[in-house]
Amino acid sequence: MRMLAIAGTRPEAVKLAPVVAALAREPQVKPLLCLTGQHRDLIAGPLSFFGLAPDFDLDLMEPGQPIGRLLGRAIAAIDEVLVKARPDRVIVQGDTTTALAAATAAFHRSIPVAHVEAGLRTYAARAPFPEEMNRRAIALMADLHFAPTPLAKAQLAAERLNGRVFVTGNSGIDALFMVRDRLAADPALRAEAEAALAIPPGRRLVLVTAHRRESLGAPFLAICEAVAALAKRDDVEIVWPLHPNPALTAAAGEALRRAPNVRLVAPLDLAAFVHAMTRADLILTDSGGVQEEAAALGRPVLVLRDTTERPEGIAAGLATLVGTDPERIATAATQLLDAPAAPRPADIYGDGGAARRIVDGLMGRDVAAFAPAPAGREPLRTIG
Ligand SMILES: CC(=O)N[C@H]1[C@@H](OP(=O)(O)OP(=O)(O)OC[C@H]2O[C@@H](n3ccc(=O)[nH]c3=O)[C@H](O)[C@@H]2O)O[C@H](CO)[C@@H](O)[C@@H]1O
Repeated sequence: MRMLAIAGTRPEAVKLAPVVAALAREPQVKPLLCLTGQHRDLIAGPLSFFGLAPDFDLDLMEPGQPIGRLLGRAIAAIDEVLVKARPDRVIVQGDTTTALAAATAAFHRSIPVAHVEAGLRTYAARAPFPEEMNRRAIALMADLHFAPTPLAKAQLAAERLNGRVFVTGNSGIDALFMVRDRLAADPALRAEAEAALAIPPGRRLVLVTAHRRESLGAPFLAICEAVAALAKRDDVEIVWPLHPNPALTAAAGEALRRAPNVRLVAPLDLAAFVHAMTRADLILTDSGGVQEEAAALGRPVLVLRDTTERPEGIAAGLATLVGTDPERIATAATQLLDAPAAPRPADIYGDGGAARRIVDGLMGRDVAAFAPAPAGREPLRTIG
């Protein structure tokens, strides 16, 4: 059986890697991997970390390319791959333009589509943009829906979709645990990750990521303003790996150039970023994956958005939705920094067994559903 996984961005590579690796252990399956090149520079690291290499590499990114043009070119290019690769099934992950293009191309060739991380919703068509529309459209074309949580399954059930729904946990948590275990077992890798952070002794680490398309412009400047206000504390070191979007780098550079304890850095490789999250006293983010990973590591998170498709972390008290108002962000950050709590890792998004469940579902075997445990298991051993 030929199964073709299609990925374009860093989070898709991270979340599909455990699935492709688990598929490769199935004797009757030939796993194939196609990259569209949507985040070409960011995807190479996670793929090599998991020992994966693409069978097809489409290199579709053009500087400043409007998203609709990327979508059109990706559908056409993926259609050619489908003709060459003759897959029995296509696997897409999440909600990117690549995932929508791949599902659309496969659907129109009548090739069955499996959707990993199905059922996440904000029910706000433009938040996140265009991801909310992408994931809803993919759901209409898929016949296997791998929902990470019971809530995601319930949301899919309400949409009366075709096909079968399985609750698997998020495969991103499988990847996170693999990276965490590798860091724990490899002192040199850990030392390298710590050196990349270079936190002055006695300072607490605040880790920031922000790149959502709907935050570009005024909301992004407001986030910078909040970070500048937080940087007035002399007990924090703020590390902000910036997405390589020239508009973001220029705006953050301008707004934060006078704050000596704010370091705007290039995206960290996955091991360094996981190490940073493990060690962070506070995480500010608008990323989806980082919300999940922070919950699994028990690190406090402020979500820099007005809405989230991951309400489980908010309900468990592990994350707080603060929007992009600078005062609200700075106040919430101050509260968390002034009253530090012990790490509270929670298996709400996954337990590390998602890839196994997804492969069971792909192979037509019974799937033992993921049942999230509430927050509060024993803290993880601190790394480093
Ligand atoms: C809000 C939203 O719609 N987000 C979607 C977006 O991802 P998402 O918002 O998660 O994308 P990001 O670009 O933030 O990537 C997160 C991943 O990159 C890693 N990382 C981050 C910073 C860094 O410097 N180095 C590094 O390795 C993190 O550990 C994490 O694994 O596409 C994903 C894939 O379809 C979906 O699951 C998400 O729903």
